[in-house]
Amino acid sequence: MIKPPSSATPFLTAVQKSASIYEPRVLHNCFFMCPPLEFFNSSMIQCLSMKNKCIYFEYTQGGIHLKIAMLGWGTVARSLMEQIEKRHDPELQVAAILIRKPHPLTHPAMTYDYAQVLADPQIDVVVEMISGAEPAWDYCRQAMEAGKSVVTSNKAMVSAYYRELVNLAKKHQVQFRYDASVAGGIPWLRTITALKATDPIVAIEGIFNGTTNYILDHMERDGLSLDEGIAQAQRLGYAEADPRADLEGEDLARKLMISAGCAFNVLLHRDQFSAQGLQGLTCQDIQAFEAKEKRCRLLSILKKTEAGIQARIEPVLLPVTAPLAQIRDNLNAGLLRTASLGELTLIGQGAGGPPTAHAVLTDILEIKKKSQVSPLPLHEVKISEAAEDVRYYVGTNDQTAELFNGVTAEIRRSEGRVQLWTQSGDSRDLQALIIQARTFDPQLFAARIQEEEI
Ligand SMILES: NC(=O)C1=CN([C@@H]2O[C@H](COP(=O)(O)OP(=O)(O)OC[C@H]3O[C@@H](n4cnc5c(N)ncnc54)[C@H](OP(=O)(O)O)[C@@H]3O)[C@@H](O)[C@H]2O)C=CC1
Ligand SMILES: N[C@@H](CC=O)C(=O)O
Repeated sequence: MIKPPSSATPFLTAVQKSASIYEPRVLHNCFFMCPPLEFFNSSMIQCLSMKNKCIYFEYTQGGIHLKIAMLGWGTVARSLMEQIEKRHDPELQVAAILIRKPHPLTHPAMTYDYAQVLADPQIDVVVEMISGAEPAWDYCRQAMEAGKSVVTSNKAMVSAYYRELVNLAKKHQVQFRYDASVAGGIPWLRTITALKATDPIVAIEGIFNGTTNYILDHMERDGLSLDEGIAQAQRLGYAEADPRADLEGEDLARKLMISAGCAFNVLLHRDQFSAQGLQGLTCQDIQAFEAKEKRCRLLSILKKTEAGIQARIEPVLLPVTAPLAQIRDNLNAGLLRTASLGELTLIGQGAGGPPTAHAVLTDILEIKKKSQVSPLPLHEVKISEAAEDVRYYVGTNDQTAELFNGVTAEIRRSEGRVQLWTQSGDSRDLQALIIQARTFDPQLFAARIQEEEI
């Protein structure tokens, strides 16, 4: 004979508490005879036991507050999955993981079929973590058209389709969140958005590529070559699928365009500013910097001026004591200058699976909390043509060095490499000369010399 529980009140309280969280459907209700969990063959089962009574709950869809689909199964996506699993949050479910062939379907949620993801009305958010602007843009567009919010870490896609993404989100009344697309785990765009609500941003400056910072730091500290540095950054999950994007400054260009949109509400086009990277940098160049008590960092600069926006990306030689010269490994350092707050610097891991997944998860949880984002109007922008007085370091071959004869202040030779330090001159003229010289020597490396500490 089945007996009722000896004390019904606490048991019912526990059931109600559980129900308020999970809205469970009672799957099996029994006294004394408790089937093993494997009996139900599902991970979405919870057993609530009280004295001699057991109830098995199956979490119904109504109880899961957010169902997501992940696109991609690379460094960031796998870290995201680990972080979601560690949370044991029954309200957040990964309902689909889109992968491409020939990867085998190794997780029950994996699929090759994006149409199935789009057609599932239970999926609220598409979390896009694949490489390259295409087909990511198509996937995100279709997701928003199907009424799903989009979270992405893909800066190639955001920078290429920024305005379209913002407009689509507005049109379909869904959320578009992309905090992970700049500065990895640092809450960079989130901070810009919060600050600018009360205090206009006037300048952004700093280190925003973990791969190249890791390479520079380890060329200095361990004497690695550029190629060895790239290989290590790839192994650590910092580099892009095509690491030339990191090395040649394109990844930084994408991040600058996104930061400009977020900070200044402007649509910065790629042909409006120059981006130089680390191509051609050698161990002899690093030794020449050390001899002058300088360290090289790849800096992004974005400033609002009366003459328009100043935007550039280039290697800069900083005094060894400068704060940005202390930034090691894959760290990023983003400096924000606002009208009344002055300067604020955020330093943290700018690349790698765990920090980037952390930023993606934060965006997902914001959507789950139902916090809203205001649509971002993006206006066309005028670029400042103003010149500055600057000096450059140039590492090149003998023949190409001759092009700099009229502007060279100091010249040395090391193992077949000419190392020259220019006189101070008009930035536009020196930059044009460097671009011309690079057509003769693709292995030429140039860096602006920063006289004061930043
Ligand atoms: N790693 C990092 O530190 C950071 C990365 N990001 C960005 O996040 C995104 C993911 O980066 P990460 O995980 O490192 O990159 P990975 O190269 O490790 O992974 C990319 C994933 O995208 C998949 N993919 C690529 N093209 C397609 C396609 N056409 N259809 C379906 N899947 C595709 C790849 O599949 P396959 O294995 O078959 O090639 C792979 O699973 C990128 O956009 C990157 O720029 C942003 C901030 C930091
Ligand atoms: N390849 C990028 C990854 C993060 O954005 C970097 O190294 O910064």
